[in-house]
Amino acid sequence: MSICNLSCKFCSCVANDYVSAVKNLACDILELVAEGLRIQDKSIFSNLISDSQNDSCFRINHYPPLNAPNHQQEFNHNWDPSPVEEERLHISPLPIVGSKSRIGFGEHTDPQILTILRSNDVNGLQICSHDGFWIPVPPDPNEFFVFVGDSFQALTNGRFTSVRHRVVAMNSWKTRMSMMYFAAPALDAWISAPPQIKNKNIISINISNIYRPFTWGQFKHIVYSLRLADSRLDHFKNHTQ
Ligand SMILES: O=C(O)CCC(=O)C(=O)O
Ligand SMILES: [Fe+2]
Repeated sequence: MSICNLSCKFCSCVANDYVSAVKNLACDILELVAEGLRIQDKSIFSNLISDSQNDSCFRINHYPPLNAPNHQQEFNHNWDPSPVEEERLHISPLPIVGSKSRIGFGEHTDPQILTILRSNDVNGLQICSHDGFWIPVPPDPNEFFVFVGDSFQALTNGRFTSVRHRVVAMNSWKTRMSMMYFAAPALDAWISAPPQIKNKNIISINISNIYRPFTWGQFKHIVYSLRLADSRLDHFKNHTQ
């Protein structure tokens, strides 16, 4: 049965069930990380997203195929945002990468704590390696892909680093669909690495925090005032080191 034939109520139940399942998954991952970092309160990170005021969100992305002749119009329409839309998303016109592919979602890091992504079997997702190479992520509809977000980089004092990624439309006749759960804290929640991470000097940089404390609301404000590809966390770097 196509999803369009299902009643809206049923769709929203399915979406709510999915979101609550991936939220639990995100909490489990965050608790395992806290344990791994030997933080006594293993809920220290997961509490941020289980808070009733959490600002997490769920998005479904649809990337029309690049080559299907009947879809060329649709592609141009959907993938080339109007100047107004460009302004809103802080993106520049979509660049062409090579002769047979095109950027579908520009490079960026996710600002939240964690992203849980699931896609269909159509490729396009790429992550950026430390040395600046774009590495394709093979799609697998049976797997979850977990991205560390900027907020988690700050919460772990740089132990975990957010991953720069993008979506490139390949020479494909198939539509890529993906769905993301972005786990975020409440707007007034403070994002600051717990003392255990600072004092144990796990990272080689002295005792200090790499980032000054900020609220998720303050970070979100910066995120929306900059361009998609900018390194938004740099605005909160401590300059005292
Ligand atoms: O659609 C995808 O596969 C990734 C999209 C993405 O990175 C995002 O929505 O933040
Ligand atoms: Fe993303």
